[in-house]
Amino acid sequence: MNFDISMEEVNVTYRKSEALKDIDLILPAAKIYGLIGRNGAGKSTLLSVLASFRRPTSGNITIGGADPYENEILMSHISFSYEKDYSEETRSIRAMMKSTKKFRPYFDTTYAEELVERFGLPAKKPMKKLSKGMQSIATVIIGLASRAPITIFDESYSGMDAPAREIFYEEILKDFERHPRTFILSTHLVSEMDHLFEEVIFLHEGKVILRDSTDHAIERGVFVTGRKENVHQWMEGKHAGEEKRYGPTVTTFALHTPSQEDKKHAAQLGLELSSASLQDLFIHMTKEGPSHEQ
Ligand SMILES: Nc1ncnc2c1ncn2[C@@H]1O[C@H](COP(=O)(O)OP(=O)(O)OP(=O)(O)O)[C@@H](O)[C@H]1O
Repeated sequence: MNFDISMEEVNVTYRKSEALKDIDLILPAAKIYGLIGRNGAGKSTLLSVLASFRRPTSGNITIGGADPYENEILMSHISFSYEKDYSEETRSIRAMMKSTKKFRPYFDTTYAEELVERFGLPAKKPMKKLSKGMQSIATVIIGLASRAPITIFDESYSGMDAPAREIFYEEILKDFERHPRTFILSTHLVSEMDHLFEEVIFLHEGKVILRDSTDHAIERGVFVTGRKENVHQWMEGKHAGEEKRYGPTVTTFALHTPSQEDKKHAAQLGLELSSASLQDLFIHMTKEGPSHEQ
């Protein structure tokens, strides 16, 4: 089976609000994708249409060329983990593992038990009696051990503490190596997760404003430091971010990939160019309206 994902002109409208606007995305299988956006950007909406939890208002979604909506075989190959309400859940994680195994063809109980041990999760306690963070851990254990060819995590890990999130990131990378599959992780914890992503998608106000490999994406921005007038001269015609002053020196973010010519010019003006991180790029591209679309 082929698990390449294709979205064509996908729109989702809730009453009057447009949550997704003309989304065109092709996501080849077996990569780790980061879906990055601010609160309300549309991440959960995009993931829920991908996981066939809802139909788009218009547009097409196909997985391996087939419509996933109400497609039982395809659905059993897509795992969607999100922050669930377990306040009524009397089963333990062990009981949940047993029932998940029935509809997840690749569910690996041995791996799930290993994860329970590694995260230190009480395996016999009813889910409703676990702390919020522990409930999040249970959700990600089921998501990881399902080994679904398309595995989606919608910020299901945001309630976990930092050491637990670190284990989760390590497990994603380790298990991806053993069993390559498509992972899509939504987040705004960019700096802590950027090392996981092979490809990134920035979603802003319902639109995709960037889709690139992580390595290429970070080349789209640069910090320039030097004397104010020289920085301003170099920045002419480039999209500038916030300027920070340190005495006579300023540092400005430029949403710009410096060419050889730009680098030469910077050297002539005594300016220092330094790399930006994915988080810098995210902050600068999503600060204002979606005017930097590319
Ligand atoms: N069920 C709903 N009914 C009406 N509007 C909704 C509904 N779900 C989401 N929205 C709206 O759609 C937009 C996108 O919301 P969505 O939850 O997809 O964003 P998000 O990027 O996942 O946000 P967050 O990071 O805060 O969880 C928001 O403006 C939100 O208010």
